[in-house]
Amino acid sequence: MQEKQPKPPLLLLSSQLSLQNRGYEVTLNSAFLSWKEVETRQKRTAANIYGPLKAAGSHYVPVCEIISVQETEEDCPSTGIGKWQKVPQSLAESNQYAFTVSYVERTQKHRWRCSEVTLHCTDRTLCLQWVQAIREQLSLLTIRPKRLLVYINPYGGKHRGKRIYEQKVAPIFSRASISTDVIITERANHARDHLKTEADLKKYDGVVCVGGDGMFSEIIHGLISRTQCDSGVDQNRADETLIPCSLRIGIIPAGSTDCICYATVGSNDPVTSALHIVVGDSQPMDVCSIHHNNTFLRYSVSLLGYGFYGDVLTDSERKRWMGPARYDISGVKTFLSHHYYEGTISFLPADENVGTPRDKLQCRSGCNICRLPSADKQVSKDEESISDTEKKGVWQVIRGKFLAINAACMSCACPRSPKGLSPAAHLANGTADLILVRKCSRFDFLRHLLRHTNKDDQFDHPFVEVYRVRQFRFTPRYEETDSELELREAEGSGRKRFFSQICREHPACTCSLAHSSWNCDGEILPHAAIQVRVHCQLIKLFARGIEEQSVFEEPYTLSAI
Ligand SMILES: CCCCCCCCCCCCC/C=C/[C@@H](O)[C@H](COP(=O)(O)O)NC(C)=O
Ligand SMILES: Nc1ncnc2c1ncn2[C@@H]1O[C@H](COP(=O)(O)OP(=O)(O)O)[C@@H](O)[C@H]1O
Ligand SMILES: [Ca+2]
Repeated sequence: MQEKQPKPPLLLLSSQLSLQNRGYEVTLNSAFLSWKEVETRQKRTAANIYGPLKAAGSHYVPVCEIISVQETEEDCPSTGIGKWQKVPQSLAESNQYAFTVSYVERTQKHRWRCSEVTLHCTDRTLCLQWVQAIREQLSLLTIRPKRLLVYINPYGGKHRGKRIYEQKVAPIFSRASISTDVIITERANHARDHLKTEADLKKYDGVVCVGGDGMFSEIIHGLISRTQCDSGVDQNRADETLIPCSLRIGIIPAGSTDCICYATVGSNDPVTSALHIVVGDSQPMDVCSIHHNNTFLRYSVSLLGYGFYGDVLTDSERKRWMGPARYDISGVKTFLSHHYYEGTISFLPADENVGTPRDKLQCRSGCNICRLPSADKQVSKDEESISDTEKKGVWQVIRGKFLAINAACMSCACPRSPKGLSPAAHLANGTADLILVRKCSRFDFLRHLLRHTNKDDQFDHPFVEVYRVRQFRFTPRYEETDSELELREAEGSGRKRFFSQICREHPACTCSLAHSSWNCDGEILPHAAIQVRVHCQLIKLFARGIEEQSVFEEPYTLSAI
């Protein structure tokens, strides 16, 4: 969400202050704080001696990226340290009053840092005037959270959640005057149950989870269920329009994959995430609901994968003690086992106005596709953004033998796969990308998998299909009704029917009737036959989507030459 700012920005305060014993023209308007070095006679002379004249640097910090301002206590005035530049006597002696502004600084790979500038004033009244003026501007940013409920999974990833929070995040929250209630979880589903039934949510402006995708999943289950319960919406009905959650969620990455954080922020760096929370970012996000015969099973925001990713997860759960490396070991093992699964997928394709999975354009901060007028409304977004043709329900049906069936509600970019499972998927367009990988050779499957880690197109294989969908259903062959099977087996030979019969009675068999499980954001689902529906913008994160490269190439710190 954008802050409303008057145009042109209103000049609020302008003074000559000093920074590292040099004079600066410091200006605050309703949009920016800026400081620009004032050229001194000495500098001009020195520059003439030592080389070409370099004009002074200008720095601009948008007010919405200022974290805090405080009066700086200094015992004695700072002294000049410049080698050739003599500090004017008056500046050095009289600038013992100072204030420090902390602000967001962009570094490489979408990372943010907390930077500081300390400006010295000639008298205390001026110093306090500056502190007050900046604080007043910050108080107008009502989108910023003041009270947060924090859940820490001490066992996520490399078991560093608690330390990451205490050392890197809590100091930033405290500097930004954000108060927190912190709960360190004692068991799986502790955070979910607390949010669902106990937490006094009115007290908070947001919920923060410190952990991985599994922990985030707990938080959304708690929040979504609570919101539906409070509004009398029955989650078990697959056709219900769900009520969006009002509290924003912040993710401090401390898990194994951290794909939800990586795909919404562009990095899995705890400090960056903390700063996105402090500035009060807001990124809406689609959520899939998963049902089995009108019974609600789970919600998913990242990967919903049957076959390969389901099997990787099932195997990796036994290796939790290994930490994040478990996915690599189980990945290799599952790849070598090369199981395929037979079943039927039916899906409701989305209109092309929400993009296609083969688009070159990716979902980025301020994405136009996610901002389509129909997706703007606060309620019933999923219903209203569906066009007439989609409403008519032209379902497509695909039968086959698959190595993997994946649904990605967003790109699923993560450090392991920087462009993700579906690079063109959108965070908030009300659709998921359904990726079908048909039975192929081990060599071909390996080529497909490896393309997730480089720039090549992982969908550009004859055995891979990808569709942008609003809903889909899957039925594994062994669960298809007798009439469906009989119809299909009538098409095949009697011999095939005989073996199918045997396999159905021996589910451990590794042929086409073997079972897999769904990997739902890193949790194993108990059912193979599921129906899935995307709910447009059901939740909001303290994030802004991945910023375009140009945004973090120093747009505001202009070192003028
Ligand atoms: C043989 C070479 C294989 C390279 C394959 C690279 C493909 C990587 C695609 C990764 C997509 C990850 C989607 C994220 C899923 C998470 O929700 C889930 C749970 O993450 P968590 O453990 O909670 O952090 N992680 C996994 C691996 O299932
Ligand atoms: N205190 C706890 N003890 C054990 N398990 C927990 C605890 N808190 C959360 N969990 C569970 O741990 C699982 C993994 O958490 P997550 O933070 O996603 O780490 P990872 O990314 O390493 O899988 C989640 O399913 C979550 O429900
Ligand atoms: Ca989406």
